[in-house]
Amino acid sequence: MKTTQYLAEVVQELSRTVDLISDEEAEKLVNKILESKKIFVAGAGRSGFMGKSFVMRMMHMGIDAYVVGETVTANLEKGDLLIIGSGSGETKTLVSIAEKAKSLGGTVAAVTISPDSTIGKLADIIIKLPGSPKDQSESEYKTIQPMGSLFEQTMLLFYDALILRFMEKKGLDSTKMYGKHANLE
Ligand SMILES: O=C([C@H](O)CO)[C@H](O)[C@H](O)COP(=O)(O)O
Repeated sequence: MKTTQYLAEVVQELSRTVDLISDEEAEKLVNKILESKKIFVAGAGRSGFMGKSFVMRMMHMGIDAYVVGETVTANLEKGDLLIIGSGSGETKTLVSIAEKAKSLGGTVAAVTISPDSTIGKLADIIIKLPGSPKDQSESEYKTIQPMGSLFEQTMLLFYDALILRFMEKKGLDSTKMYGKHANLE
């Protein structure tokens, strides 16, 4: 197959995910983000890259948002929100971070394929995304892509869709947000 044919298949896989995501749960997450003082986003590997993109856009909207593990990340306090993106819901470092956030009085949201995972069970808000976990075990979802790629792509697009929903709620547009874009680059 040609590369562009693979690309077309990837786009089709992504478009099939949309109807499998709960808008009700997404709205819960949007509202929680709007009412929380500080937002923290955690993820490992590629899931972590998607989280970083999301934090960047939240910053452009004026939200006090941090990537967990960065040198300049603030402290989580009671009432703050931690969003964990993990396909498996079992990544060890993220389980510890979720437990710590709960012990500090934070709210935990999990964006995951597996609501029954350890992180899913710790979470107060669960966004279930379709896809195969990275070991492609027990997957009810068929994908031509390796490991967790479909989940990770879906998560990036889901995060971008959340941003559009905030923009609508807060009356923001791209020009206003661009005013907060890094200019030392
Ligand atoms: O980097 C990853 C990998 O390439 C899978 O496709 C994962 O995102 C990373 O290992 C974290 O795993 P999950 O917590 O299960 O998302």
